[in-house]
Amino acid sequence: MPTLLIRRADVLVTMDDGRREIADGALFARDGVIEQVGTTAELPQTADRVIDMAGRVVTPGLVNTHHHLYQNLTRVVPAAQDALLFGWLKTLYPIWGRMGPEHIRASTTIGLMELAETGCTTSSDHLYMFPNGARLDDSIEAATGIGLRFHATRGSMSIGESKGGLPPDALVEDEAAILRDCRRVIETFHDPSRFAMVRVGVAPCSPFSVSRELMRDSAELARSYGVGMHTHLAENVEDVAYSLERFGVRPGAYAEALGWCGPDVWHAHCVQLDAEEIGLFARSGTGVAHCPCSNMRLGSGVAPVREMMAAGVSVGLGVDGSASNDSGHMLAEARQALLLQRVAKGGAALTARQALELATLGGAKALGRDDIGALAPGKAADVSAFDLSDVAFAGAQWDPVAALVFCGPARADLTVVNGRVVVERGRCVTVDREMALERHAALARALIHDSH
Ligand SMILES: Nc1nc2[nH]c(O)nc2c(=O)[nH]1
Repeated sequence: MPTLLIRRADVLVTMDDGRREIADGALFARDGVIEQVGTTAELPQTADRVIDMAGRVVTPGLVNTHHHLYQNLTRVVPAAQDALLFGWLKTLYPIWGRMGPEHIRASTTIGLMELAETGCTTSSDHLYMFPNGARLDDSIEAATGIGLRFHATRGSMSIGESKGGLPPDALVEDEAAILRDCRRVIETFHDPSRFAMVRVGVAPCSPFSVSRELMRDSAELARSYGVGMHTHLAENVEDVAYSLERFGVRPGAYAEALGWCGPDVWHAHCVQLDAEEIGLFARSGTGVAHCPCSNMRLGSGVAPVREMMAAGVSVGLGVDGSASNDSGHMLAEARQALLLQRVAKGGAALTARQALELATLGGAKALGRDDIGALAPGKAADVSAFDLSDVAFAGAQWDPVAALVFCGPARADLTVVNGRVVVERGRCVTVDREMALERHAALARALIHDSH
């Protein structure tokens, strides 16, 4: 039962029920679970591993609720730099279609390393195409190697261009095969227990790439196993127009009719939700992954986050795939969430502490977890620390907690997942970092070469 003591933090942000911020803060964990939180003087003075966090702000590990990790092999593709969602997808589908198992493993390793080195301890991933023998297993194995808590969602596309969908026919799968593979990966990998490191969710890609039947059957299957459900919804006006034209209803009604509302569901984006849909999500406990950088990058609009929060919707933050961000940095996402709400709704729309809450506790709730997102007894020892001597924080001693969101965005000095150090002095220490970067670069170069 190894013990861990993190002590002498300038401020320890708990996100506990009282939202305490403890000066000279400390945390004591045993076997990956927090036992005590308080001042350094109040806690045990020794442990198997003692980490001195003087000069740091310590926070709950950041929780990323939406990603497409494979997309980090296709950052800043010139032809997709300036397109809206549908044009962007149509440009990138053929490149993504050339990937295989090795691409999934390499991109998952690099994407999670990037997240870990910026303070994220739990990430969701939405893998929705499986070309050339790729499987969800590839991403889960890579995530296990890095040591981040991982919500792998088994995505799917079944309606290709010839049937009125957006993706090329070559990238869609047979619906019976999709459902069979969903069962297989849930039965193989899903861990429902508290402090689980791997959970599996069911995630048909979007209304314009799967059938109504697959949406409905996926929901039934997910509920029969008690796993989470995830998809893209109401991302931009083209997405809403597709829903109205093809299904005769707005995205919220479409989701509700097919069983896609409830506390076990979190939808990505929701930029174009109207007041009625926000009410539906609040009543049903449906969660939202807000992805401000991607929404700006793809010109999708400003999600009604202020209104969702006021209505009581569970909102978390997601970095989205690195082809539409093109970064994977949760504090950058929190910063953009704050700035974007203020552009739309004025200076009081979102505070730094609210943005930090979306990035921690909000994400945990959206993923249906009450064991992460806060530093309190009985929660997982998922911890991030940011070094206040970084130039990004120079002069920000006025309010180091707000500085995490207003300044920077800073990289993490320390990231601990389940009591295990994953990032130390800013570097991921669980895998061979340089080798992983070299392998990823070689795969990206080959994709570029084959595109010319
Ligand atoms: N931002 C994104 N939106 C999407 N919709 C869809 O069907 N796929 C995507 C995607 O990869 N990113």
